[in-house]
Amino acid sequence: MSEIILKTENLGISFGAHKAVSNVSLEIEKGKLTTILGPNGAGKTTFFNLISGLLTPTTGKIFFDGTDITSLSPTKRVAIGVGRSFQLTNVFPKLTAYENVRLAAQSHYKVGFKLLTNFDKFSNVNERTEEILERVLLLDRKNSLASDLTHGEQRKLELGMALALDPKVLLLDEPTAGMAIEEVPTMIDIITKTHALGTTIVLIEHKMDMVKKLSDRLVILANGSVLADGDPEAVSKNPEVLAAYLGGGVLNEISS
Ligand SMILES: Nc1ncnc2c1ncn2[C@@H]1O[C@H](COP(=O)(O)OP(=O)(O)OP(=O)(O)O)[C@@H](O)[C@H]1O
Repeated sequence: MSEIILKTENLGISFGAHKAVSNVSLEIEKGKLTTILGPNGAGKTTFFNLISGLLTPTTGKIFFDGTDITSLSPTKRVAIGVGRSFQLTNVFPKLTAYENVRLAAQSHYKVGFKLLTNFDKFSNVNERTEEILERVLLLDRKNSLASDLTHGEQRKLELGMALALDPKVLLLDEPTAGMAIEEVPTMIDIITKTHALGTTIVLIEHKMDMVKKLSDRLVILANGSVLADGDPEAVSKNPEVLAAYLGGGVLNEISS
């Protein structure tokens, strides 16, 4: 049994009478890529919001590396290694690609405004920024304003900003959503390389071919609860899972 880096215990949240996430108990193994799939409104993004601390659970607990982080602020969660990229792009449009990543790297190295007294750290930050831009295939676009990047490049930049914080667990919410089809393979490549470098990844994704190619494990959420969990190939053929998708009109997508 491998080491568990992230664990939820009976995690749940209600919005009024609606249980968006209900009693989710999951153990995420270190170094693995786990994909969460589910129909629209299943609670996937809400689950990520609970893990990253943007929402406070109504029930249950969250453990990171064995420590209860349920009451920790989102900023502290990032500092201990819970990284996140969002479904919608979250970059600073008036800064260059380089400046966006450098800001994230600066906060990781805790370089504040006293750059001159932190000269060694400052050169580390610059090196780290270049290295991250290379990893997300944006080195040749480093001087472009984020607002001038394509949507796909902005998603890569956002991933770069999350990587600059050196996360131990990276939560990726539909990283290829809205991307031009020809940009998808490069994003898959970046995720594959990040995983190969040892980062634990939890991915929300709808593209079934991508899910099967990348994932060590597939978890299906439906109506806020775990419906199936296990080997991606087996889970995608599970009759209960196929039935859950009948109403969502994506049966062909999941069984292909
Ligand atoms: N802040 C909120 N207040 C009220 N209801 C919410 C809130 N956030 C989410 N919900 C509801 O909780 C349910 C789960 O939403 P969530 O966005 O987590 O689903 P999802 O699985 O990520 O869906 P999608 O694939 O469409 O992104 C939905 O019914 C949604 O309307």
